[in-house]
Amino acid sequence: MTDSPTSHTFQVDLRGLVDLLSHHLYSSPRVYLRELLQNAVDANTARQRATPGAPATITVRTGDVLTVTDTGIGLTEADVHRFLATIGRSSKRTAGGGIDGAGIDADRGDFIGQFGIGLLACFVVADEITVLSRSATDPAAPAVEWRGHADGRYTIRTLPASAVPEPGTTVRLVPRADNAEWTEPGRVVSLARHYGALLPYRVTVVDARGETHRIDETPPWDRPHASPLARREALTAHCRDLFDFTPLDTIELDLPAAGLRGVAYVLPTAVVPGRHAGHRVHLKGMLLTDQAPELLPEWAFFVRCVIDTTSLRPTASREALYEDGTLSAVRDALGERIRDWLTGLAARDPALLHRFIDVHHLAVKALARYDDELLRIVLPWLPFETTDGQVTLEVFTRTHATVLVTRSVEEFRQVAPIASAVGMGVVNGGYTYDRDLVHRLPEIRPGTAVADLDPLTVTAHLDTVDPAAELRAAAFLTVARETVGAHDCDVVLRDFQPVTAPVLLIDNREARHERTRSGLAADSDGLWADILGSLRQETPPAQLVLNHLNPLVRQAVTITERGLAVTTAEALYGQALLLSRRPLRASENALLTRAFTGLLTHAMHHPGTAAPGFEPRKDM
Ligand SMILES: Nc1ncnc2c1ncn2[C@@H]1O[C@H](COP(=O)(O)OP(=O)(O)OP(=O)(O)O)[C@@H](O)[C@H]1O
Repeated sequence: MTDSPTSHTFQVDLRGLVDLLSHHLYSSPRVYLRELLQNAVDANTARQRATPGAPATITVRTGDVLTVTDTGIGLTEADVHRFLATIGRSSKRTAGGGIDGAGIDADRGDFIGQFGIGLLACFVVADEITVLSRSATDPAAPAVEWRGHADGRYTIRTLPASAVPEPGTTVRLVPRADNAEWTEPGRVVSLARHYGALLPYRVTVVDARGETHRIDETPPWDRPHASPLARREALTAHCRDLFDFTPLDTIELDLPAAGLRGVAYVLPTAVVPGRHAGHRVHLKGMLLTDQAPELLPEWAFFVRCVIDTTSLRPTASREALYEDGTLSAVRDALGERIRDWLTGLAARDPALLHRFIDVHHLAVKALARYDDELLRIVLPWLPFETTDGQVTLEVFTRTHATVLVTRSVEEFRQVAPIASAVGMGVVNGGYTYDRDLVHRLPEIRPGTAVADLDPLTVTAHLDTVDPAAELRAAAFLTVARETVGAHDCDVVLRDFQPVTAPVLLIDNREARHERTRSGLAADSDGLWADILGSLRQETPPAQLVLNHLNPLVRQAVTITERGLAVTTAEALYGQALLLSRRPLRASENALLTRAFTGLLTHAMHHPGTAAPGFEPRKDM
């Protein structure tokens, strides 16, 4: 026979819980003041609902003890047992999360609190909390005093109603020495401003000398202004105060369905994409966080927002936004609003759009990739690096029927001088977003042709040299092909502009990958070599193009001495590698050293020659 199970109740070690909150949930002890203000606001809200027009103030007094007094709904003795003495129980929701008939009788939507743990934050700065309260719902009920200790003990006593002349609640803390900095009067004023500046009730902090500091202020977007210009100036000044920058423009945000008001300030300087500005989010007036990147879509990194909303939910730490469907809908709607501002700017204030794009073209390019409408509007202003310099596609397509675009910055660097000399129009597609955007150009401007630039097509634009000159250079070219061929690179002789460019390395990413693969395969054995071998691709080798118009090359191709021809071919290849500005492989570094040493040695053995060994043959 087995004993019937006995029922027990979990015990909670309050010290452990406070430790958990202070070290793992909240980012700083300072949140104690936010929790006290929040409870006072909720209590005032509840009383306003019951008795519109009743007093609704919050007073914080600093000194050896800290008190927060509200004129809110108050608590009866039963409420105290039910809500204050039970961790995790809140009068602002029922067990099911809905409306609680007792205590504060209202739906959660009006209140900031919901979790029933906020008061515990006070134990981070004090060992004892006293709550003295008189209920507004039952004026005849005695006043009640609850005294809670950080070790979990609490006492309750009732006092005659006259001991607390008006309904409302005063919470009293005796600051603990180790965290006294957070309750010091100056700090309390700044914390109250930080969290409570937009609260909907009058909030004052009275310091030990009796001086009063008014905390609440009307949100800047709710203040009346004489004219739109005055409003804009006031918002600009607000941005300077709050974020310490003068915005390029201000975008007012208003989403009635989400109970959201606020402003997005356009940053006056470029930001690194991905480094998101922290937005300031107030929930029913109370500051939730000043670091909420998740409020806006990623592309909107050129604005910084401050908003107040009734609809978003906080996480339990109350320091971040809870990611849910509402947040994602709000994010989309705010993104839409910012996009509208940008598309409207072209018609409203082209000069400002110009300034904006100067600073934020990267952000606009990111956005325009997904937005035809925007791309069509901003395209005339978007700058690209091209063979005609830094110009817009609009200007570029006036002179180039076909827009060629490179895959990388380094490809552009290699071909740009030659391409522009032969009249080809090339856009550097190596920067983030640029290649994608250039390829979308025909959708927006039908009739424009866009193609990726294959470096090998550049050679087609280079003039072949006179057959007699080719013949005279044949001996040198044979040696050069053997030497440079060891690096999977062919050598050709062409005439091209500019004359000052002796060499051009025609190379592309696929060819380079193939060289890396074959290099690895040659150094490996067994399975790995088989795998690399099976990846072999038929890619054209790189090409070293020697410019026969260049005086140095003209002399070089006449070299007959084999040793010097090898060194010269390596030196020319080395120079082409350096001009391509791509990272060099170990074998290429070795080649450069060898060529340099070879030329130096030759120069020392032939002192007095301007260009070592480059004595033109008599028959040239
Ligand atoms: N100033 C006050 N006036 C009236 N009731 C209060 C006051 N402060 C606290 N209470 C009561 O104590 C309960 C617990 O407060 P606590 O701050 O721990 O949690 P909460 O505000 O309900 O939720 P959250 O953890 O989200 O802040 C409240 O739900 C409320 O009933």
